[in-house]
Amino acid sequence: MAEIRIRNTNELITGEENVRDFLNQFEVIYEHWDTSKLPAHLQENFALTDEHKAEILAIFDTEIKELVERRGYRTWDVITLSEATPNIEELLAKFEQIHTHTEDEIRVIAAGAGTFVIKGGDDIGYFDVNLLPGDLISVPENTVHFFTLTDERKVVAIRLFVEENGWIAHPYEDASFQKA
Ligand SMILES: CSCCC(=O)C(=O)O
Ligand SMILES: [Fe+2]
Ligand code: NI
Repeated sequence: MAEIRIRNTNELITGEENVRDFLNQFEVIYEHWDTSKLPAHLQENFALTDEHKAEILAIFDTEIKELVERRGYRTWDVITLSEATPNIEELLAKFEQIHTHTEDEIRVIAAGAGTFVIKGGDDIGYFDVNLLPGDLISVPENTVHFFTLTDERKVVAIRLFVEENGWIAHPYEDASFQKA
């Protein structure tokens, strides 16, 4: 289950209901998918072929279609980041830049772990949303955020987009932000 760490106060938020209530204030949805549906060869595999990515999307077809119906997503993909990813440093450098998207997007952790750092109001500041397998969050349009890996440096994530052309980030300059 996901956990939240508020950077300014170091407050930790745990427990499904607390996490959901906290995130819902920012119109971030928090849901959970059953990753035990994935066969063993996809649960701890961070060097996925295109066939494996298609297999993951097929396994979660019902969940994806439900989000499409409910929230209007139009494209989706699977991304994996690990030491086996040839351009991991380049990709991670892009994801770790503070940015926004002009559409609502969904991220689901299929394997490994990842952290979305989201900017709340001026009072709350940035908070870390630490995600484990099955955790789903939305990143609402124009929400300031970035993504980073945990010390394990391994993730498989499903992403859903409203726009046809997938991941487009708009850099956000935040002079007051200090990397932890
Ligand atoms: C785990 S998804 C990679 C990061 C990303 O898509 C984002 O920051 O928008
Ligand atoms: Fe993003
Ligand atoms: Ni396979």
